[in-house]
Amino acid sequence: MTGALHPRSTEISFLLNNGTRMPAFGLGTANPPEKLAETKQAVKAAVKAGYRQIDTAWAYGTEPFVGAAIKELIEEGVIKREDLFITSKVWPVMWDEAERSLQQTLASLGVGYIDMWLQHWPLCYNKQKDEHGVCGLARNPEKPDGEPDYNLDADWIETYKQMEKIYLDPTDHRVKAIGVSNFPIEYIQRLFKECRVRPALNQVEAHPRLPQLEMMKFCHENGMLMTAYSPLGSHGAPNIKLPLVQELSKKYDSSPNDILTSYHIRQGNIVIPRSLNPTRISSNIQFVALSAEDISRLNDIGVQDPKRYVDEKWNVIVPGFTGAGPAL
Ligand SMILES: NC(=O)C1=CN([C@@H]2O[C@H](COP(=O)(O)OP(=O)(O)OC[C@H]3O[C@@H](n4cnc5c(N)ncnc54)[C@H](OP(=O)(O)O)[C@@H]3O)[C@@H](O)[C@H]2O)C=CC1
Ligand SMILES: O=C1O[C@H](CO)[C@@H](O)[C@@H]1O
Repeated sequence: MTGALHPRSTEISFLLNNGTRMPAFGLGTANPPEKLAETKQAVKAAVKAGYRQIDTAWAYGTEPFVGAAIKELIEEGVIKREDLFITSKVWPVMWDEAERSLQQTLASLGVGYIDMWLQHWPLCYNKQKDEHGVCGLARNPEKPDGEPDYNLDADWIETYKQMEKIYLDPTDHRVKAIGVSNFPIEYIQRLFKECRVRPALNQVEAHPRLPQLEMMKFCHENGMLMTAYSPLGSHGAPNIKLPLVQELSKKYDSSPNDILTSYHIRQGNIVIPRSLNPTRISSNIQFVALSAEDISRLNDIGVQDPKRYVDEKWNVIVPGFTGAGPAL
């Protein structure tokens, strides 16, 4: 069976726990620092190809370029603001300033609201000035000895509480849904006990080398979605070289990229591949109806031989991360 019999990945959406819908497939924008400005053409190519979800973050430095693309797309009559689903995130240096983070995000994007707002990581950093950082602050502050400059007196739950206060304010329409990212299960369980709003989703690294089966089950059993980041294995897209992915792309007459994104959608997860290449952006949107057996074979890769690609020295404070060094 080929994907041609099915809707495109860009046409599929899932229901959130607040009753709204989220496109299952979106464009990631955590682009390399030297290529931030290229984000604008990537977003324009994506939206023209049918993408309706854009994933960005306060910390990426890409929000102004996402915003510039949206402005032109609206001016050109390609879309209206309400046709798009925009996700942004609060970075741990802004752990106690969710309101300021939101204001900066909305100003950079040039929009009046975002559709999904995530707590990027469950950790708190101290603020250090850095003119080359994000909005004048070091993104990953370090102490003189080179260790991460965490604020160990702070509680990461403060960020979520500030976010839910904004979300719950009936006079405030700037955030349509809230959620989390890089949260272990036990941290989400703490949110269930101590907060009023159940996160709409948890955005985590997921792909055949890291299938996140336990997290997926937990999210789906608790009325949450899971978003898969780094579906291709991040920089250099190592997952496209996995022999089974190559085999399945031939079997389904598709591309390895489409196998790796359909793998998530088929399991009920959101997926947000990144590319700056307009040809890849517009061609890799075919949904492949992978069989249950092939999904299971893909999951087995990571069950047997797990690999986390986004595992940096500063995230070791979060259970499950090893701080193994920079992402590939
Ligand atoms: N919440 C969080 O903490 C995190 C969230 N994310 C989000 O998830 C998104 C996706 O994850 P990300 O880590 O960026 O990586 P992906 O797994 O999406 O891989 C992106 C890389 O794959 C390359 N690529 C794509 N297709 C091919 C191909 N056919 N052949 C060779 N290279 C290819 C791209 O290069 P090219 O541009 O040349 O196509 C790019 O360098 C991010 O952009 C971000 O929005 C990511 C990490 C952490
Ligand atoms: O969202 C994110 O992207 C980078 C890696 O690409 C990571 O540091 C952060 O969580």
